[in-house]
Amino acid sequence: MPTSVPIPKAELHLHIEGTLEPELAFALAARNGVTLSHDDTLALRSAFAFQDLQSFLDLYYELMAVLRTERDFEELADAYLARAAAQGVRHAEIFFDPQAHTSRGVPFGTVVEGLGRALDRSVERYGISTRLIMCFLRDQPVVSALATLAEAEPYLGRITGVGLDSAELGNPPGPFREVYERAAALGLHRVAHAGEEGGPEYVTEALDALGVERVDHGRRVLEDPALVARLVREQIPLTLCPLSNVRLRGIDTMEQHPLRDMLDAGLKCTVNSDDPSYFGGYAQDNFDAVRTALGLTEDQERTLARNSFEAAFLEDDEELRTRYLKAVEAHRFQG
Ligand SMILES: Nc1ncnc2[nH]cnc12
Ligand SMILES: [Zn+2]
Repeated sequence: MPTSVPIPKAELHLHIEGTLEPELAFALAARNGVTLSHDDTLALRSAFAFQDLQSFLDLYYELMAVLRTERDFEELADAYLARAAAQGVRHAEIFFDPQAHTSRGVPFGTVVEGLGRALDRSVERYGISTRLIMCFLRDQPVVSALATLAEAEPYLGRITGVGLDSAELGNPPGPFREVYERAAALGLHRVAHAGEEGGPEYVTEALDALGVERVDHGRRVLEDPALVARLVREQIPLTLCPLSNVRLRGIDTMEQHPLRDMLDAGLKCTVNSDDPSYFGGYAQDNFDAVRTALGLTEDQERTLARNSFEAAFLEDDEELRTRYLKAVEAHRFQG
């Protein structure tokens, strides 16, 4: 928990299922009669030692079995919002993975209505405005993504955008072009995970084939100077997740994180927590980790916070964005 007042920030890369803390997982398992393969929270937490993205995803999908009812999703979102508020998050654009729930018999509506119950009270209760982004699983067939988008249509009032996540290597963005075209026609914003484990070519393909407005991760873009020039020219935001990158062994240590070089290159970087329960920290914990490891200046930290609100899908409430940006400029760093 940070000791000083955290800088106001937007969190733009956060999987709500990745906020499932072991204590809540066991409570929900007991309530829903689900047996987990770990004996207790301590054993579960000790399994949070990952080799790569896939080893994390295996546990992430397994633990979701405890989420069954609207109330479960509501409690999950409430728990995240309370933690995020304590870390200075003022606006959260929250990912969820509908196929990971509908494939095990939990209706799309249960997920969205349950999350929605918590999000509807979020401004009043936590001082956090929210948006919901539904992600397609890129390791599932494109027809499943198309069917999921069709299932979402009655709930589009609650959904701001679409994303693409799950196992990246061998699952490039290109085949999802039609899904994204349909999403765009429905008026949805478009983002995608790209360049998390894969190289810059995944980012280029997400821009070209999917028309994404933000890139989730893009950790390795510095390897491609032409791509960097394009991202800088078009000011396409990157939602980086530093603790995630270390925990999933994309990099060995935080000191090796390219964030500072990316900022120096003029890239519009933001810092986010991805799956905070699994990766050892929420939004401000990620800010603290990069500041300490990379020696970021206060100006750079303020730039990250400013970027997060500029990159947020807040075009329907520019007044709110302006208020958040003023709060960033007014923030005073302490000791
Ligand atoms: N970090 C991540 N990368 C890809 N898919 C995910 N789903 C949840 N977290 C993810
Ligand atoms: Zn992610």
